[in-house]
Amino acid sequence: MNEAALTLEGWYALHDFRSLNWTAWTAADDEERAVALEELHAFMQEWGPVEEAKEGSSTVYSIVGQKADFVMMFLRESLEALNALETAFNKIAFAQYTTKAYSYVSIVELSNYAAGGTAGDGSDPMLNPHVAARLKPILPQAKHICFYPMNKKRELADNWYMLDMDKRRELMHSHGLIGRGYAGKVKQIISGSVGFDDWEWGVTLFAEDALQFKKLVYEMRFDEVSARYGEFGPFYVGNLLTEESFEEMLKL
Ligand code: VOV
Repeated sequence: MNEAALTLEGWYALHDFRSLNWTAWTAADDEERAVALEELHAFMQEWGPVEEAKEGSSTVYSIVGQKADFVMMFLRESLEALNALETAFNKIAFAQYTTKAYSYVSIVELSNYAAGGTAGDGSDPMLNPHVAARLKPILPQAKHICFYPMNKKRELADNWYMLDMDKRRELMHSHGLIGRGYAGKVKQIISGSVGFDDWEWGVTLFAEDALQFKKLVYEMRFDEVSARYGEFGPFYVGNLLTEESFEEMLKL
């Protein structure tokens, strides 16, 4: 059998995409809307203490285009914690004015293609602060988010999983070099979803300048890992929502 890459896993991830039912929102009276906003506020207020306790991280972005209106991204210690969050959201009054648009379940992942990716010597990799920060990342309050799921191809001529480890490592090295050219411009969180969702990875990118998403993804398309082996799902792009800008978006 071919050698599998070793992976380290960190926080579980849920990308919860929702659409607003504007008809219901505009039909509600002022008091109903005020209750809904108050419950949304209380729901979001719980995110800070979780982050301070280093038990997860949360963020919310509006989505541009018709695929969804906003996405809540949650990182937590367990699938149970993610489940509890989506259920808690569904119970607040504000949820009655939303519909489910899309969701993605995965776990933040680091592979051993890059040197230092996994410890491999028996020591606890979480003791390495760089590894811990990658696997349990505090989500940046960057202006923009870009999310898409992807696979590595498994076709007869181009089968990523049939390449030997050295070849995959070489290809991933080239991938990493392109990525490093975007240091300080784009932050990536790669989460593995084999066995969890319909694609093999979730790619979440954060940037202050949304144009850098296009530059990075385009440049990677010419790199062999993406050009030959990458298969991509739908792209979602959006803008950071603070509690204030979220309320502003909902104001009639
Ligand atoms: C923003 C920059 C950036 C940087 C620096 C970067 C670097 C790296 C390194 C060093 C490594 C390997 C070690 C690890 O970390 O696991 C990876 C791993 C991975 N990547 Fe990446 N990637 C970036 C960005 C980046 C993008 C934009 C994409 C989407 C591809 C595209 O064409 O749209 C991507 C995908 C992935 C995936 C799916 C994996 C896992 C592949 C696997 O087979 O296991 N990635 N990536």
